[in-house]
Amino acid sequence: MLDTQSTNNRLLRALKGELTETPPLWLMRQAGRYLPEYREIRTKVGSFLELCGTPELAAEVTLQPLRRFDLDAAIIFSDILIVPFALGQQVEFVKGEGPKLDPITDGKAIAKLERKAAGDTFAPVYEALRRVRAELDPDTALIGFCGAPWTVATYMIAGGGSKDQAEARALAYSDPEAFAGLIDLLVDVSAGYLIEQVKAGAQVLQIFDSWSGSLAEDEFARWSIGATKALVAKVKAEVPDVPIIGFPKGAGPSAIPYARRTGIDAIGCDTSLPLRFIADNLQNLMPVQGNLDPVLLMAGGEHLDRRVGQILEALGDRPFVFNLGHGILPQTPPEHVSRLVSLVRSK
Ligand SMILES: Cc1c2[nH]c(c1CCC(=O)O)Cc1[nH]c(c(CCC(=O)O)c1C)Cc1[nH]c(c(CCC(=O)O)c1C)Cc1[nH]c(c(C)c1CCC(=O)O)C2
Repeated sequence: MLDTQSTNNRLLRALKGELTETPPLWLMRQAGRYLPEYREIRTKVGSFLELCGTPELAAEVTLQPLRRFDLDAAIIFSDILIVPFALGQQVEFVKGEGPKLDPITDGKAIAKLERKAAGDTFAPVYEALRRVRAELDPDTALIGFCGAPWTVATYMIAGGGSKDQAEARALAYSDPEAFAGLIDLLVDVSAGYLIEQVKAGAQVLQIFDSWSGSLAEDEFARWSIGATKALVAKVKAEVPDVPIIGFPKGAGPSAIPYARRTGIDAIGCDTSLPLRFIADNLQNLMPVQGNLDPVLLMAGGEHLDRRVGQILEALGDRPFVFNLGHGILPQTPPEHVSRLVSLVRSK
């Protein structure tokens, strides 16, 4: 494990509550299809999962955005759906259609998931982390991640992306016991996965709860906040000093109890959260991260310049991590990312 205290990394400092001279900057999905050098590597392997499972290539793709842009962190190249894959579920990424899984529709299918350690599937991710850490500038942080149990469960149950996550919400209502069994399993496996990522070199962790926004109030409390709290507690018991960023996309005002109760160190804010709301209700609790519209980064121009200024103005005087409000879009011109970096750096 790395001694995170000794680095001078802006991201680590901001996540510990320090105000940095300029805010740290990284971008969700910063490695990927908007970069021609990624598309080039992508042609060398048959499938996306094969790319994630080949440490040399996964490490290379992780480092690509750092070679182009002055970013404060690398995020390991993998996917949140590696966890269901490790549990023995069939997972495929179909070009142009997104992920396809063999759907889990009832308690019987949940009970069949492999509860034994999923080490073999995760091993290449750990190896990629070690390779990236060895090559990365000491002042650049390395981020590990996983999906939140709720968000991963939505894909497992619907068999892919879904509208309003209705299948998973329905199962949670109709068979809460079986659904809780799936969530508990995901908490356990994801905790082990995050802890091992830290041992392999990750210095910061992010938990992506991309679909927390589809849950009603009580269900949000149980499946988003409750499951994340359990996951964070397990990770903190082993690696207490590693900061954890929670990203409850679409949570709206429920981001406040999420920040208060999950045990996370910083909160990722999606594009829909007003800057005033973030400053008054979240940044008073912990460092915040966000929330430029990825569509605006794709569009570029004066509007981009203006909005970056507004975000820095509203959030830049307290611990803050500049990021998008969701992942970068494949159609984004790389020059717009360069422009964004120079705007944030010249603050
Ligand atoms: C919901 C979710 C997924 N994956 C992820 C989330 C949470 C964040 C979010 O809400 O966007 C997280 C993720 N996925 C990927 C990363 C890599 C690291 C990085 O951020 O650079 C990360 C952090 C690579 C990827 N994951 C995927 C790609 C594209 C695969 C390809 O190259 O063909 C990449 C680069 C595939 C993927 N993976 C997923 C979907 C829905 C898709 C298909 C849609 C798409 O293609 O963007 C599930």
